[in-house]
Amino acid sequence: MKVGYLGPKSSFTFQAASELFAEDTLVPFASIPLTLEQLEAKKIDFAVVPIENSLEGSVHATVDHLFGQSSITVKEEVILPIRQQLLGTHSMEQPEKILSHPQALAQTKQYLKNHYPGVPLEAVSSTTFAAQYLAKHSREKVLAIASEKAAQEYNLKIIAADIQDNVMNQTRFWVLSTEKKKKKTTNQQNKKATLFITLPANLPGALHQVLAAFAWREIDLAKIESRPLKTHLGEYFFIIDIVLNENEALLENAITEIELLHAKVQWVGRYPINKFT
Ligand SMILES: O=C(O)C(=O)C[C@]1(C(=O)O)C=C[C@@H](O)C=C1
Repeated sequence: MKVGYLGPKSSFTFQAASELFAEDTLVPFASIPLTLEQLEAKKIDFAVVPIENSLEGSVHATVDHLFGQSSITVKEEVILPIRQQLLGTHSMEQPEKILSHPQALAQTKQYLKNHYPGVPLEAVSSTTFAAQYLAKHSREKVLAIASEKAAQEYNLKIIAADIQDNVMNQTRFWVLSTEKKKKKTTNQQNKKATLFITLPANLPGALHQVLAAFAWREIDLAKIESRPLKTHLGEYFFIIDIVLNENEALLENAITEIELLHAKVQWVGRYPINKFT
């Protein structure tokens, strides 16, 4: 079995993947689209990618790749606490730049503004790539923001620990596969489903009618968010997360009702939640 993930080794996505899969099955890829393309081409059995951070919101590369496709579904969700560390090969007064993944730079905005005002921030493909860069260019006056695991892996100093702007910083990751069968899960308590819904054009009250289909059946929504359809300005689809309990038959009826309103429903997955602290 092969499990692709947004690498390199020791990235936060690696840590999420290691919670569910043996380390010798894990294969790193350089970007989210590349990881998902490998899954679509059936070169790997599962893909693990980030989907949402509690400070920065949805990971658009993942959402946008999944929208409109029908071959991939979500099998599991992993929620991890995200603790960002400022790393260096040596301490320095004024670094020339600070490298990290855009999500990590955004999660530490306040800290960077207070401690390193005016230092250029450079976005790279993952937090671990930033750590790896430091290890390979130890003479440069550059710092990186990455995990404690990356610091250990590349033998870097933690110059400042836990610099994320909020102690509750968490990221949701999805385990995806091309396997269509609905997975029977033993964890019946803690399950969600995700739908992408595109409303019929120019129908006043369409969103209200879609939400009403869930509301009167007492189906609990965990999230609703809009993303641009990338057609015209002002056209969107909606990401809807649903808390599942004994309501699964009711959910199927709600989807039928929504489709009768001529809204398009994409079933992204039905999955258990694995939360780590
Ligand atoms: O750069 C990494 O280590 C990743 O796994 C990517 C990623 C992300 O894209 O959200 C994962 C978790 C954190 O929110 C920060 C970065």
